[in-house]
Amino acid sequence: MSTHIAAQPGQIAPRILLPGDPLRARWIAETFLDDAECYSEVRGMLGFTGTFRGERVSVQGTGMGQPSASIYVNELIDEYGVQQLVRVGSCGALTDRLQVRDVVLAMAAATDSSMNTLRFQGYHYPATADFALLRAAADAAQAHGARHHVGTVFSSDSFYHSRPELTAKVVEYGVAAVEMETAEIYTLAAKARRQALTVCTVSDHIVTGEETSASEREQTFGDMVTIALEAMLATPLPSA
Ligand SMILES: O=P(O)(O)O[C@H]1O[C@H](CO)[C@@H](O)[C@H]1O
Ligand SMILES: O=c1cc[nH]c(=O)[nH]1
Repeated sequence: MSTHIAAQPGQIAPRILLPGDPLRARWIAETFLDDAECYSEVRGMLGFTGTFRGERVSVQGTGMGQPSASIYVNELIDEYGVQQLVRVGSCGALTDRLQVRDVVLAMAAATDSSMNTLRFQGYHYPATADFALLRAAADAAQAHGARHHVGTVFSSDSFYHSRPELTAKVVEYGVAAVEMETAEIYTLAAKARRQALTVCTVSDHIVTGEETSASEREQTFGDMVTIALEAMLATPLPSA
């Protein structure tokens, strides 16, 4: 096992979904995977492996924010050899081009996080999705007729912003939605030459104030999960 994940070597599949919420991990395993087995309950951050259309797939909760997600992604890459990482999260819409329950495919992630500030010492790193996964997800979203947008998200260290004018500044430059993990996941995957993508569902609208409930956030984001799973299976693994 690694420090924060109780799996034995080989128990985690090369393809993995990464919801922030561990209860969403359980819901995904129970709803979308066949023969799913829980491999870790450390700190309640549940992880499962099963199959989707005959291919092994895992799903691991990452917690909220880049420091927490970073712990899981580091261990999944370094100690379990995962190759394809697809975050399935909720996000807040920052523009009236998006509606609640729309799917957002994150082509890139801006961030206010000190994780990349410290890592790059003042250089501004472009955290970007894997193109093959992104294209496959756009194809899957189109095939399912899901309202979706390909664009840039803002991976913020804050859910409650003390300086909303700074978020308004990134919106001026086209950022469509806010969430809290993607920049770190894309950066770690790029360094390790792995494939990463974020597929988010708009859970609330910062402009209109519309929201979904906590149980909807946990359980009703099925389009996002189907799109993520189909994109993974349609994309050859980097090591293949
Ligand atoms: O729904 P998840 O995947 O947790 O993602 C979003 O929700 C949390 C905040 O409520 C943050 O983790 C944010 O990124
Ligand atoms: O507004 C929101 C919604 C989901 N996740 C966030 O980080 N912000």
